[in-house]
Amino acid sequence: MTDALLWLSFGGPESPADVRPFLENVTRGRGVPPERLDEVEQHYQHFGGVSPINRLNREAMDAVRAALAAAGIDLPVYFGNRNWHPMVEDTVAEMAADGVRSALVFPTSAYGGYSACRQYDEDIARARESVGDDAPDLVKLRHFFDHPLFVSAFADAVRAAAADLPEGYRLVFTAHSVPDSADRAAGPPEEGGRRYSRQVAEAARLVAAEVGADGFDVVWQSRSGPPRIPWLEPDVVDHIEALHADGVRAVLVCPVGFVSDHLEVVWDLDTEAKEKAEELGMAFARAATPNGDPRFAELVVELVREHLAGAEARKLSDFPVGGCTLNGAPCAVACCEPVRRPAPAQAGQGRPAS
Ligand SMILES: CC1=C(CCC(=O)O)c2cc3nc(cc4[nH]c(cc5[nH]c(cc1n2)c(C)c5CCC(=O)O)c(CCC(=O)O)c4C)C(CCC(=O)O)=C3C
Ligand SMILES: [Fe+2]
Repeated sequence: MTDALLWLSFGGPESPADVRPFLENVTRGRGVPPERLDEVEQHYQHFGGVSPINRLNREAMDAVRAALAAAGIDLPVYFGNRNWHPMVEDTVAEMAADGVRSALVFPTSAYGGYSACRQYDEDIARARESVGDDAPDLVKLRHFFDHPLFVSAFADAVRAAAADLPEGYRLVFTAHSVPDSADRAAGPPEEGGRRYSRQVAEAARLVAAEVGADGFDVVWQSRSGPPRIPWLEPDVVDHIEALHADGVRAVLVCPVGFVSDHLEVVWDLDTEAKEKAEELGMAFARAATPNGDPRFAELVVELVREHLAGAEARKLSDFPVGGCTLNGAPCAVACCEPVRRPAPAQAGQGRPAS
């Protein structure tokens, strides 16, 4: 019996006064230098202290409610976040009070890895523990980076963005960088198929194949943490410089690592990467994220149906199906063990503005 769907996301500030406490929630115990937090705070304050992420999630949830109703699936949809209100602990308490005994959980990340998957498992476990004996069973839905609806929404977005560019543009996929050590720890040790960086590269390959691109690159963005810790590289802004040096004059950036135009997209890509391209005299376009595409709601309904009907997973890659677990259990034994966090950096070691 499934009584509800829980939409589980990252969360973001909705007023200037929310920004610092939000950032402190995100980075607690993670060794992110205070200089980096000051810099990121400015990105949020640049947009009036409001991240678009909660609004975009609410819009997507409304589309999912309509799509569920159209499919004849009667499930209320609840909204909970890891880092900002509505907090998942409060939402799960509300679900318990409403009599929900068992719910599916849609995490707003398509991928495996610690930050994109296991940390959402931790959120589920923490929320259930805070609610206690009445907490509903929570079944997290699977990774969907290789779902045909996810891939085709991005492929159409790339085609639309290409209309603004001259011939010969370079197609560049981006996703949030993570520490190399976290990426290596993703997935059971005996198989690399749940590794975040490999899944991102596979999603990029599938989108590029669908648009018939000649070539493409996979790069990373929004690096955090102390500079002495290695993270996935190259950074998108450095990569645009390297492309320019190679004679490329137009770039199409596709944020395949994200599902909505939240702050890391509107700041790191639409502001920083775009400014770098303009400074170099390169044409720049950014593909839309799938949040606003009707296929995104359909995708969620399909994942729900897969579960309710025990239907086979529709997927384009031959990577193993991952991410679907009960009550915050990890995907598999030793999958995405949280890596030991480095001690906080010394003052003055913060990385310069990126
Ligand atoms: C893999 C990944 C995703 C994709 C999967 C998913 O979508 O879940 C993602 C999404 C997001 N990341 C976001 C925001 C932030 N991420 C930070 C910091 C970090 N992200 C990391 C990874 C990821 N992050 C990591 C390894 C850190 C270092 C700290 C740590 O080890 O945990 C920080 C701290 C400041 C800084 O940037 O240093 C902020 C503010 C927002 C919301 C934006 C908005 O408000 O609109 C979203 C959707
Ligand atoms: Fe992040």
